[in-house]
Amino acid sequence: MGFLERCIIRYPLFLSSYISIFVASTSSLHHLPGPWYTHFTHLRLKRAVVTGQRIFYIDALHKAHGPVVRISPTEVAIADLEAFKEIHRVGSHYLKSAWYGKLANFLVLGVFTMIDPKDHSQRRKLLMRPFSRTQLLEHWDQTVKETAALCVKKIKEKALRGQADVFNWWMLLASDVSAHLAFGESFKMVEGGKETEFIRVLKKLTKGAGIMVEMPLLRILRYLPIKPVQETFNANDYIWREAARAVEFATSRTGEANIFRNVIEDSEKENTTLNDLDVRMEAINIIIAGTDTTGTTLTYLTWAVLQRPAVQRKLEEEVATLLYGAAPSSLPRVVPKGGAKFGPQDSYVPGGTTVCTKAYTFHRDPAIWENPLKFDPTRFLYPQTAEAKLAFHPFGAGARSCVGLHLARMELRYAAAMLFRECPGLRLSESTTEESMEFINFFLIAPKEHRCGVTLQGKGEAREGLRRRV
Ligand code: HEM
Repeated sequence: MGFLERCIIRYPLFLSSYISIFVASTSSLHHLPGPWYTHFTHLRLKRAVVTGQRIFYIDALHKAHGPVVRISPTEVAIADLEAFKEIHRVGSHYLKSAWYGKLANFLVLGVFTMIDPKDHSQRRKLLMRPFSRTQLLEHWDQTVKETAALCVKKIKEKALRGQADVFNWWMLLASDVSAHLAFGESFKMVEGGKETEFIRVLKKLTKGAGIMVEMPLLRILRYLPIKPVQETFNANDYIWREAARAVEFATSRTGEANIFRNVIEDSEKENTTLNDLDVRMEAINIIIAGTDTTGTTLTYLTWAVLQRPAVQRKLEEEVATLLYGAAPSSLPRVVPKGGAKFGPQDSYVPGGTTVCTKAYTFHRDPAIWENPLKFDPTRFLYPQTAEAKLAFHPFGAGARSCVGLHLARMELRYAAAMLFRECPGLRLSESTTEESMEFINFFLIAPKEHRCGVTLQGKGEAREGLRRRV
C-alpha cells in the first residue's frame, strides 16, 4: 500500500477514533455509566422512542447500569427514589425541559408547556379550581355519570351481539367528557359511536407532533399535498380555529357553561391574564391530556380484571392501576445551574442536563413493592410504606402533577363500577390476548393493536388460558 493510500484509508479511521475518544472523555456526562454509544449519539434512544419502546429500553439500561444512567450525550435517566423526590418536589428548581413546548407547538404556551414557575403557578391555580373534587361533584358529576352509563349500555349491546372493543368505547367516553368540560357541549361521540372530525384530526396531530419532536426534519412533510400527511404534520391551524368554540361558550352567557366561564371571571378578579388565545390553548390541553390517559387506563383496568374471574366477582370501588398507569414514561426536567448529585454513588450531573424519571421503573421495583408484577387489587387497601407512597405516582408529582386527577378518578370509578354491574359474565374475546395487549409507549401507553375486545356471548365459558397472572 502506497503512502497516499495509507493516508486515505488510515487517517480518516485514525481521525474518527481520535475524535470519538476525545468526545467521550471530555463530554460532561463521560463519568456516568451507560452504553458506549450514548457518549456520541441520540440515535439509539430516538429509535426506541419512535418505535414505542422508550420505557422498556431505558428500564433495561437501568438493570444493566444502575439507577443513574447516561441515555444520550445530553440526557440522564434516574431511577433513584431520593433523586425523584428532589426533582419533582413542590418548589423544585428542576424545570420542565423544552421538549414539552416542541410536543405541543401552538401559538401560546399553556399549563402543560409553561416553563417559567411564576407563569405556570398562576395558570395552574386558575385551572385547579374547576378540577377540584368539590367543584367537579357540584357541576360535572351528573354529566360524567350519564356519559359513563350510556357508554356501558353501548358496550353491553355490542358485547351481547358479538364483540365490543372497549379501547374504542373508553376513548370515546373520555373525549366526550373532556370536550364537554372544555367546550361546553358534548361531542356526542359515545351516542354516535364514532369520533368527530376534530378529535380524529387532533389525535393524528398529536401523533405527528410526537414524531417531529424526535425527527424535526420531518416537518418538511407538511408541504406534501396529501390529506392524511397534512393532518398528521400540519393540522395546527385547523385545531386552533376549532378551539375558538371554547371561547364562544365561555363568553356567550347563553347555553351550557364550560369550565372557562368561571375561570375567566376568577382571572379578572385576580388580575391575571387569560385571553382568548389562552382559553383556546387550555381547551386543547384538557382534551389531549384527558382523553388517551383515561381511555387507556380504563382499557387496562378492564383487561386486568377480566383475566381474573375471582377479582371480577369481588371488584370494589377502589381501582388499582399500579402496573397500567397510562403515563408511566420519562418526565424530562432540566438540572439547575451548579449541577446535582444523584444515586447511591453520588454521581454528579452538570447543570443544563436533561434528567428523566419514569413511573414505569419505580412501579416495578421489587425493592419497593412485594411481587411488583402481580396485579393485586387489594394492594392499596393496606397501609403503604413511606417508600411505596413516594414511589407511586401514576399522576406525576409536585407542582406539575396532573390537574385532571379528580376528573380521571371520577370517570374511572363510574365507568368501571357500571361496567361490572351491568355486564356480569363479561369476558375477553378470543382475539384479545397477552400479545395483543402488550403495550407500546410514546408519551403515553396503549395496547399495541389499539383494541381490547370483550364479549357477553356464550356467557359462563371460562377462558382458562387467560387466568394466569401478569
Ligand atoms: C388516568 C388518567 C390520567 C393520567 C394517568 C394522567 C397522568 C398525568 C401525568 C403523569 C402528568 C404529569 C406530566 C409531566 O410531569 O410531564 C399529568 C399532567 C397533566 N394532566 Fe393528567 N392524567 C390523567 C388524566 C387527566 C385528565 C382527565 C385531564 C383533564 C383535565 C388531565 C390534565 C392534565 C394537565 C393539564 C397536566 C399538566 C399539569 C401541569 O404541568 O401543571 N389529565 N397527567
